[in-house]
Amino acid sequence: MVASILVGMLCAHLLFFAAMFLLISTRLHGRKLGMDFFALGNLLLGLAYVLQLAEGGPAWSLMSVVNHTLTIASPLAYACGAMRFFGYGGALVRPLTAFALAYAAAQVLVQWSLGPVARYAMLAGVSALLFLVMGIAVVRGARSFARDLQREMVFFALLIGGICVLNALKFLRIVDGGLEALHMDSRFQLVFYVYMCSLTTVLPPSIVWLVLRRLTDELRQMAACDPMTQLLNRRGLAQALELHFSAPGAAPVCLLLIDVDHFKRINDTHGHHAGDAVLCQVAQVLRGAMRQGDLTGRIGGEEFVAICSDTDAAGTARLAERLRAEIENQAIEVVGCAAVLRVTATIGVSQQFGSAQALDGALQEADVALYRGKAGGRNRVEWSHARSLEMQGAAV
Ligand SMILES: Nc1nc2c(ncn2[C@@H]2O[C@H](COP(=O)(O)OP(=O)(O)OP(=O)(O)O)[C@@H](O)[C@H]2O)c(=O)[nH]1
Repeated sequence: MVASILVGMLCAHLLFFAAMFLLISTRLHGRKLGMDFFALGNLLLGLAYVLQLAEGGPAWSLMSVVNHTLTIASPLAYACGAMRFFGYGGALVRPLTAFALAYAAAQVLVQWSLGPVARYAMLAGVSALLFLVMGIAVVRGARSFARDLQREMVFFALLIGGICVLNALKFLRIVDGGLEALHMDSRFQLVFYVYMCSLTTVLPPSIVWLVLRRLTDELRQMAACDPMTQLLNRRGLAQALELHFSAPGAAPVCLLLIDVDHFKRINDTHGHHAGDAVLCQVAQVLRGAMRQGDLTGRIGGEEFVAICSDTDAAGTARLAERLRAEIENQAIEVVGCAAVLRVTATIGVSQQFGSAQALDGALQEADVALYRGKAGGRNRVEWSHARSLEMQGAAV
């Protein structure tokens, strides 16, 4: 009786959350983050438990074959959901269906050749194996594709580990004691159902949390990035600087303001799309030229920022000159343009500064220097401060 109530609760949990996952997946418009497969996993397992309630106990029937097949297919559906969540875009429905059909056929074979005990032992054994593989994948994922979700992965690994151990124990009990071990009201089965009930209570909000985290991370990323060049925008630069200076003993930084010369002409002569291509190419040059840990951003139409840390005056001078020269040497091909485009840039360099709050001041300094560079003929590097001559000297 207790077992039946627990299994009834399990069914209700699984089917309600299947509906909720499905609803969430339809709201995610195209990118479902695996929620459709999580819904499928819940639905399959929920239906399997409905069939188990209807059957009452171990039996050889079509219903039982379907029950076992659904039970085995559900963890695979969850695994497919996880793969989708982490960005795997390949086909999943066909392999899942093929595995389910193969498992149904295997059941018939095992039942006829080895008998019912072997078929039930196979269910527990294959389940334990599947959960073992999933647990290993989750642990490995915490160190690779899911490095940003390490704590969550450890939590999932523990939950999966529990169900793996219970299925392995169930396998041993069936091998040892036959189908008696599956009596719904036995102490082991009660523990099994209580664990499953806990799992179905804890897992859905955890999955929703993962989706929420992924979406908020993406939003934060979008709010900090320029959509065209994927460089940081002004907000992103400020945040990245705050992070840099929050580290103890963080090195001071120097800011380079890079402005493409006569950019308006490119737009006016070749069209806006050519202008966009030029901006993307300049962004590419910045990305390639800066060291890891330096910051690159686009803060206006044709205005870029590069922030380098841990570099002395001579190093900053060499970097600025290298950027200027690389931009000048780019041959930019644009779809619909017969000729390749060439551009130059003027660069204004700020003084070193040591806090995120000094960003605005550094931008103003670099802007003044940049203005001087434009007035002086463009395609040059100008320093904002009195030591400019000293730094220029270091550059050559
Ligand atoms: N294609 C494209 N053009 C942009 C974008 N944002 C701003 N612009 C254009 O960039 C041009 C900037 O022109 P100006 O500020 O006069 O600068 P400039 O022509 O580079 O002149 P100097 O800086 O003095 O050398 C304007 O025509 C803007 O319309 C963008 O995202 N894409």
